[in-house]
Amino acid sequence: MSQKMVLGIVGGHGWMGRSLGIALLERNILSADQLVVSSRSGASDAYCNWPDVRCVRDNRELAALADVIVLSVRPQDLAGIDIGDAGKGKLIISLLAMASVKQVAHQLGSDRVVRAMPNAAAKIRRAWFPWFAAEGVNPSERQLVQELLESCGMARELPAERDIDYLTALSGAGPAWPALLAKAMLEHAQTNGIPDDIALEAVMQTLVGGSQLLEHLGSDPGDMVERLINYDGTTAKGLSEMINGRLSDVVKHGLDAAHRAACSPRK
Ligand SMILES: NC(=O)C1=CN([C@@H]2O[C@H](COP(=O)(O)OP(=O)(O)OC[C@H]3O[C@@H](n4cnc5c(N)ncnc54)[C@H](OP(=O)(O)O)[C@@H]3O)[C@@H](O)[C@H]2O)C=CC1
Ligand SMILES: O=C(O)[C@@H]1CCC=N1
Repeated sequence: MSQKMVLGIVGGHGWMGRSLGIALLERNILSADQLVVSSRSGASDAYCNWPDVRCVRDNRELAALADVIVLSVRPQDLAGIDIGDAGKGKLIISLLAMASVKQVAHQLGSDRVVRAMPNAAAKIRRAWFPWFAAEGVNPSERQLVQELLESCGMARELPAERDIDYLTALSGAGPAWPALLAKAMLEHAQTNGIPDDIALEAVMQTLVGGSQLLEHLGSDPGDMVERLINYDGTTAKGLSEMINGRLSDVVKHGLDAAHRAACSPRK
């Protein structure tokens, strides 16, 4: 990474902003003096290990210091973002759900906009971080975006903006889906008299181990389902009941609702 490049994160103390900022620092992709973060309420202790990180309240000051600006406020706060003339024309990387390239470009005064979609696993650098770049973003800037976002896990450029809207539901919200499954499994184990600590350990190790096995196999998850149905043991009984109960439809309806929400305010 260029020693001269300064990154500004608007909302850099928040959940996603700090996950990205800290990943970039811990991975030595940026040095502390290359990072500026803003929030309305002032500095938090997020960057206390890096005293050279500049924390500001004024986004126009951030924009004047930064070469590249990450926007990491909640969607409802977009309308209040003012980066002034200093930010005009700069490369903007928006992490916002429900805000189109057009809306971000209009609010920030730059048509060099990338939309990227993290997820909560960015905190442990296991996010899957898809992104879409508007036409005005050149190849070297696209490479820079890929390098910055990879600090949080795996990043991938997408061919169409509508894919970001869809993936906001699938992967952006994604850590919530196994959390809901884990909650249901935990409640079931507790109802069956398993002590809380053992139930939690069992659920977590099963979901983590099962996911890692799928990743390791690299095959269609449906193959594993079919294999276990064909095995015709206890798993097959459970799978059949869940399939007949239309678990797949319930999941798809949930993803549809999240997708509609991700698209709804777009202009
Ligand atoms: N959390 C998640 O799992 C995911 C979030 N996203 C997207 O990431 C974005 C950020 O979400 P998240 O990190 O969860 O939100 P948070 O609420 O945790 O963080 C937002 C931050 O923005 C700051 N902020 C708000 N307005 C301003 C302003 N005008 N100037 C400077 N800072 C400001 C807030 O601080 P203060 O109030 O002090 O100003 C806060 O620290 C959202 O748009 C969301 O859609 C995408 C995928 C997953
Ligand atoms: O729930 C949300 O709106 C944010 C965006 C995607 C995931 N979390």
